[in-house]
Amino acid sequence: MGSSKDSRDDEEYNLPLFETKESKGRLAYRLFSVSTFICICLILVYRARYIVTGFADGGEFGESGRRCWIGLFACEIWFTIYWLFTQAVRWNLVYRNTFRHRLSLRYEEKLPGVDVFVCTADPTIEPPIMVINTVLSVMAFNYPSENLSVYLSDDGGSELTFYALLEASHFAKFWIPFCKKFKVEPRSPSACLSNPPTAALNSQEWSNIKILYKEMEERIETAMKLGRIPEEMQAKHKGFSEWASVSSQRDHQTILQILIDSRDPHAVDIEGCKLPMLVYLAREKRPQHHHNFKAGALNALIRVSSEISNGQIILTVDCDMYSNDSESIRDALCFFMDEEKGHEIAYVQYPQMFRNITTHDIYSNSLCVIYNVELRGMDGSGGPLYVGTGCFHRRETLLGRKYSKGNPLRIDTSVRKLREGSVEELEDKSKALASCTYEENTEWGNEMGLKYNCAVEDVLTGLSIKCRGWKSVYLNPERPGFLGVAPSTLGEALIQHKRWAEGHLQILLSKYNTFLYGHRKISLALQMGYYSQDCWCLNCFPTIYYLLSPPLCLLKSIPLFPKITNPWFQPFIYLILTKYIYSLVEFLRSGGTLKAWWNDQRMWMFRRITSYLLATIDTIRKLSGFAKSGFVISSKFADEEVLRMYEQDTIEFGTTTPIFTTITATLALINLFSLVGGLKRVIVDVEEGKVFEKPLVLQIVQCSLVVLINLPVYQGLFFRKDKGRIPTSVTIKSVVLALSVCIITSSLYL
Ligand SMILES: O=c1ccn([C@@H]2O[C@H](COP(=O)(O)OP(=O)(O)O[C@H]3O[C@H](CO)[C@@H](O)[C@H](O)[C@H]3O)[C@@H](O)[C@H]2O)c(=O)[nH]1
Ligand SMILES: [Mn+2]
Repeated sequence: MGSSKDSRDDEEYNLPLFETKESKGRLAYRLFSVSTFICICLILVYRARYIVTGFADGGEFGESGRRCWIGLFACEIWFTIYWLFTQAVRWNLVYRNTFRHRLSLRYEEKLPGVDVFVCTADPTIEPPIMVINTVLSVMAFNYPSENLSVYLSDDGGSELTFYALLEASHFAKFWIPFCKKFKVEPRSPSACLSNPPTAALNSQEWSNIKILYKEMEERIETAMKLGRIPEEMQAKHKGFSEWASVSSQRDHQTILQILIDSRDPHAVDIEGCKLPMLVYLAREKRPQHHHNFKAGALNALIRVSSEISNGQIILTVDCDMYSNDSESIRDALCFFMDEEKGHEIAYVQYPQMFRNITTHDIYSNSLCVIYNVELRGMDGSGGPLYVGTGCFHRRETLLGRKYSKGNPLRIDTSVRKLREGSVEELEDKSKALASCTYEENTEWGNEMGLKYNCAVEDVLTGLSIKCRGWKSVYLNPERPGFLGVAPSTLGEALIQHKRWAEGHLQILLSKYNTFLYGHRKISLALQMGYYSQDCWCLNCFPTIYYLLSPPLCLLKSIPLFPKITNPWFQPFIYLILTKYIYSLVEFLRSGGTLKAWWNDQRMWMFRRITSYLLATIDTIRKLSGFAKSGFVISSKFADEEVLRMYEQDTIEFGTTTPIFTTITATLALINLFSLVGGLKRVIVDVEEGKVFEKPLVLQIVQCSLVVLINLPVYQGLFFRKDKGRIPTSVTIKSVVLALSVCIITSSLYL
């Protein structure tokens, strides 16, 4: 038996650490895609022809009709181009799989140092108890503690967060051995302990650790309520004295505290095993220095960690994203340490998944199609985006190193892992690296580290890494690797998208425009893939046009589409049917429900007409120097009423910025009024026996669909009584606006 095991091990020794599979049904998809393209071309031909002749099959459509046709033609040309980008991320999907046992067979004794960066920025909307749950989950990775270091960057510079981390450093002594002994998952205490204990667990130990956790939670909550740290606590750690000289969150010196020094022989858990390094950092902030938000925080961490642990692999997570699978580091290493392909991989990205998604995902937070289809597609053509969280990087590529075939980058575990010197020496030395002035006249934020001046610093950084010749890998295993918190109100969901869309538009308008910057550096398919997100904002105008022109033309009986008996009708109907059927199938296969798909369609419409429109306006204002960039941090905390509504999948309009609801409601009402007006005309026509004279069928169908998808909006406007309804002032404004638009257009040119 022994020998057969040995020979099996020998065989395993030569096998790769990961595999890549192509998706099934690729050919079928490509054929479908080509058929769609043919129909799109036919539609463009139809449009161009009739614009020239001025005749549609209902007769002449007149000068105002021609203008609408030209507008529609322009939109359709744009949608065609955009459609091509969306094909680039569907053409070549790949699936990745890792072989952890091979990794441990070959490298268990030679595992590299891994530094985990957790970012937080505000103790009120990112509660410290949540932050330390994330920290504890990554401290409990199934990975040798002497190779693991955890850094918390606190841009809130908060004593409360520091205190919570100090508590976590004590609790870790119980938590880590508990996790390892019973192999519990997930290793965020709050998530783990809220489940009932499994049979394998010793119930006594379970309740003991639960009591310990609850006590800690209570102490932290008390401090939160007080808004400061009780004196007797303060006496327990020298770190608190730093806050004596902190004047505000925006104005303070660097605070750096090594809470667990893993080199210290006394830094052990209750079983006597080593603990991972744990470091708190609040980088220096001064009002006259721009701090560059999360990118600035990560760059400070890169430098500070290089002084302390210098792990070759860096994992970045947002403070709400706890590790849901303690094997994730090992999975990521299967890529970096693969003998054949590992040397060209710069980062391994996990999907961003959330623990608070409701069954029908009312705000379409899960982005399941992006994560189950589009990123796999990008992986097939060079690598997924870096999305900021749940991503493993090589330190050196993050620092700006170029890929070179002749000088392959291998994980070298012989490099010294932990620096020498006393804690105080280390702290002092590293502090200087996190000062406001350190980056002056350096390449930091540009050629080194995370890039600045972009609202999606992560996406831009990932792009530039790939343009330096590297590949990236997308890993979406059965068990989610990380779980975060998604926005729980409409307003937050739309504002988050506004920030993302703004960032992508910035990329589009900068020298990093993927077609220029990526030319000859990354594949054309990947360039197009980036464009499918970079062009989000540009979709707002054609979408708004498409939501205005057909209904208003319906009101005026101007035909925009062919009638059913016309052969040109066929490409239209083929496209409409297959588009929706395909999108539904894709959504269901990505794990969504039918209702969630319907909600997803609504949210994309909302995003396009509000988030993207305002993002475009703001970007223009910033480019022309009228406004400054900001970073609206998404709240990870909601009050009970809001949570209740969220859990019932009811849209919360009440707290949404009025401009968002006004636009949404006005467009919804215009479609409603036009549908009513249009149907009235049809009825009159039927009575006069001439129903088929005007080919308005498709316009009526489109209007009805828009009305249907907006049902929750009408409800919020007129029927709801709760706090989440649309405020009366917005209702009045949008009714007046919508009515005026309808009345003006139908009285003009008649
Ligand atoms: O000045 C700042 C602002 C934010 N953050 C942190 O950045 C993270 C992301 O912020 P969040 O408000 O949660 O934004 P999201 O839209 O949820 O973040 C997504 O989009 C961002 C880019 O816009 C990426 O950086 C994130 O990783 C990605 O999860 C959080 O941990 C924050 O604490 C800072 O450290 N400093
Ligand atoms: Mn977030």
